[in-house]
Amino acid sequence: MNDQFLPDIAAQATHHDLPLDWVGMAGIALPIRLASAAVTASVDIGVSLDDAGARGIHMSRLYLAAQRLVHQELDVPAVLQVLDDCLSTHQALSDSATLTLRGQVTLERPALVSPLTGWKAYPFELRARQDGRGVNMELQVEVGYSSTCPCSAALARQLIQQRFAETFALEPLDYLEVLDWLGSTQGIVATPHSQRSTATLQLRLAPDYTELPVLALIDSAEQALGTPVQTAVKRADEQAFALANGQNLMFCEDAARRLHRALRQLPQASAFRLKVVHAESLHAHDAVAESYWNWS
Ligand SMILES: Nc1nc2c(ncn2[C@@H]2O[C@H](COP(=O)(O)OP(=O)(O)OP(=O)(O)O)[C@@H](O)[C@H]2O)c(=O)[nH]1
Repeated sequence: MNDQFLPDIAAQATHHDLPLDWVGMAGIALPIRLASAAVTASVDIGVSLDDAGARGIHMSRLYLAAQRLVHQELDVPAVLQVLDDCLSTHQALSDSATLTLRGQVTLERPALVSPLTGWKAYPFELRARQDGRGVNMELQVEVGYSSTCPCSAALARQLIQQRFAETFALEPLDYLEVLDWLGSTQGIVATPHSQRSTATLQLRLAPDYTELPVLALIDSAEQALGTPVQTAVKRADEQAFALANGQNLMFCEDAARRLHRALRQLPQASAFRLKVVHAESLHAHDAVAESYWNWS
């Protein structure tokens, strides 16, 4: 049937006479590429409805604008084009457009010692907005890591020292006996607690960059943290991880400060906020720290 015979409710006027801040669609499934990897993103796309008397926006035009991204590498020009399409197809109706994509980018990561590699998923979110003041784009990535409590490590070391004093105080030290003792659970009587932890990093993108700095952000965060969670692990990798953790004790405050310094080095960031959550095994609640730079 010809479109002109179909009722077009959105084109009607409304007697409510009230503009709306955001109207659009949430949760559109879209196959895209990010950091050269295939990703199924969940997309929210919308515009403001500034014409107070218009009944509705044109959902199909927004949907078609988002389709531009299918199977394409997600970058700044592609996102700007979608926002432009949203506004140009809603002239006289809308002054602002927003696009949000969420998903997980899956990257191949090497083991610490063995020649194995494995895959690690990093949740991301890209939020973009265009209005009369210009464009604002924010990239958020989550990075998982291990944190070992420095206080717990010190308390464990003290217990080991005490046990050593109790065991060997009265006898001359015998090298082999001490070596054997060190390799036993009677010797190393206590271990510090570690936790799987998450850093959520939110960058406001500086102008003049076309690529989304997904890899740069993840790599600099993992380097700063020192003990990212692993993928494929043989015993040699696990031992290397134990050593790395033992040499990398951190409170959530330490992790937040390290990340703050690392993100300050990224030229693609004009502002950022970060949050670390240490899902403590000592207690049933989390230890959390946040840090902002230039954020408003
Ligand atoms: N505005 C609006 N549209 C909705 C809603 N729920 C479903 N739709 C439907 O979204 C479909 C697409 O809307 P439009 O983009 O205006 O479709 P169209 O009139 O064929 O397309 P154009 O000719 O480009 O305007 C319509 O069939 C609407 O009924 C809603 O809550 N608001």
